[in-house]
Amino acid sequence: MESKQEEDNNEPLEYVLSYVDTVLDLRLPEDNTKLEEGAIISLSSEFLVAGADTTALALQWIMANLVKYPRIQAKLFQEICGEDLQKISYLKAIVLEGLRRHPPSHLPFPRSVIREVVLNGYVIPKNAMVYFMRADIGWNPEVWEDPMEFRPERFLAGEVFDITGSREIKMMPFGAGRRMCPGYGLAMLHLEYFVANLVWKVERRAVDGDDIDLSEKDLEFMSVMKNTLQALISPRLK
Ligand code: HEM
Repeated sequence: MESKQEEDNNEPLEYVLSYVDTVLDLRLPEDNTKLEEGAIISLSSEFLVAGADTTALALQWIMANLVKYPRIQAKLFQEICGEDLQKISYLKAIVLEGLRRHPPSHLPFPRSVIREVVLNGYVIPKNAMVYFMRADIGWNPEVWEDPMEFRPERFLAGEVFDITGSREIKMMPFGAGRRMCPGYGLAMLHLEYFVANLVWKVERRAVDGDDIDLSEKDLEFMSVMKNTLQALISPRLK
């Protein structure tokens, strides 16, 4: 587990600081010692687990909605043709709507209260455990019109949506605050890249008679489709 800066033939490589390198260099603030191997392995595997299934599931839910709603898929295809990916606002809207409607990591993680507070008339005592219902926050009918509908257009009106919730929390697929997902920028980039390329290269249609079931499997750690997406694919001709 040592950082590798030169190839075997001693040709210098362009140095890229990897996550593992940062963990190897980390010093504990209490006594300035390095992390033990077990802690390094745990942090590294957490990084892989947290980043792989989440993004793959988000992609699957988004593609399922694009197959279910061919109008949205066609509109996205029109926008992708000849446009710079960074500029396509409908693509970003589709990814955000996918994360709002189907947040892959839907189970709440506990937080402990560091001082007594009163919230909506309820006393929350110090050291109590509180859970934020991450998915339900994005489905609040007082905030979102017809929240269970997949409607990317809702993200097109108004300002650029702040997914970090630093000003106002309307949904929190990546959590919020100081323990918010550190990979959210990478995840958004991956999702936009994959959704755009999958729609650009291939058209997907529902198998005859299948209206695409968007229900979830019960009691899963992540939000998993009850019936895996199946679609007919045809390459788009140039
Ligand atoms: C669509 C994709 C993703 C979703 C929906 C997602 C969601 C989340 C959520 C909800 C949390 C918990 C935040 C909290 O405790 O409040 C989290 C934590 C975390 N995520 Fe992600 N994540 C995604 C992708 C990624 C990627 C790509 C990486 C890394 C490459 C990553 C690394 C992590 C790590 C290391 C944590 C733990 C942070 C901590 O405990 O301080 N995630 N993620």
